[in-house]
Amino acid sequence: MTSSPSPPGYLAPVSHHPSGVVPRTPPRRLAALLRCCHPEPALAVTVFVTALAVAAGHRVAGAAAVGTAVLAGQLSVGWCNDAADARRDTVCGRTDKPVAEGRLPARAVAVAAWTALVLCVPLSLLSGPGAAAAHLTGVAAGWGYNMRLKHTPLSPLPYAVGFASLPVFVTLGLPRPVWPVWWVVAAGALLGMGAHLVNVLPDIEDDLATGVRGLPQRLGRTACRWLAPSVMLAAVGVVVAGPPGPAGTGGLCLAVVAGAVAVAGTATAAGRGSRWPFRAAMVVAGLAVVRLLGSGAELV
Ligand SMILES: CC(C)=CCC/C(C)=C/CC/C(C)=C/COP(=O)(O)OP(=O)(O)O
Repeated sequence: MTSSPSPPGYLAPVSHHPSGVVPRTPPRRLAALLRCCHPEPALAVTVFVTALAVAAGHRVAGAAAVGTAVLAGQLSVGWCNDAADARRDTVCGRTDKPVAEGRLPARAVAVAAWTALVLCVPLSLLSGPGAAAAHLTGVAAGWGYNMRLKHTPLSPLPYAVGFASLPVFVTLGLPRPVWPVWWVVAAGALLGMGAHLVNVLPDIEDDLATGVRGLPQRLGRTACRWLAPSVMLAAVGVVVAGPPGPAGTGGLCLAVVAGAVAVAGTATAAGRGSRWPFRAAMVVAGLAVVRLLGSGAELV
């Protein structure tokens, strides 16, 4: 077992699994590759941001450009993460990581990450240079997390930057580019930090054993179980209270439901290996986006 936070395992040319077993059939390798991209959050982020783009006033082509750029960015960050973590995931015997199971060489995942990153640049530029700069800053933050910052107390920072960049990408990409209102950006940053806390929860012991010491690992499981729903709730509070005028019954109901889901996700099902905190966080993020969709015209 190694306690070194680096170097990234993506440089290795073959599978890290002791057996070195790599399936030869292309469909199986493709399925394994897709599992490496963190498909659940990648899909959720893409759907949420595309919906936000429609609510903010993008036409079909504009929303499609936003959606494909976000998908490319999320794929690149997700694959980069599994490539960089290959050695540690193998040491921990992670059964949810195809590279650690010997189903795919780390190098293939690294190539996919770089390919998606390269594609992300022109796809982001379809929304204009300012919007592209915002989105690529967020994607760079994700790579920064994977390569270095996840080992430091600053680990929530790239999540905050990455998720805050998304509404900026959407509104700077409008036919008449404009900055989003502050509370949408703040909500994005809070949702990102909440996502970080719930994503780390299931593997906190494995992370500590392999020398990964980001902020959640330093705080410990118990603190994260309470901090995660608090941060997610703060995000919902911002989207409910942010728009001018009273929140209304709908807003208050949404806040109550989101609060119940966020607390249930970590308070009752946060055992080792549980994915429920993360799924609960995605439901909370979805509710926040639903609220944002209702205030589409007020995003700018
Ligand atoms: C534009 C935008 C939204 C950018 C994203 C910002 C960002 C920091 C993303 C991190 C994504 C990721 C794959 C985390 C896995 O973390 P992990 O290695 O701690 O978890 P794991 O063990 O489950 O792979």
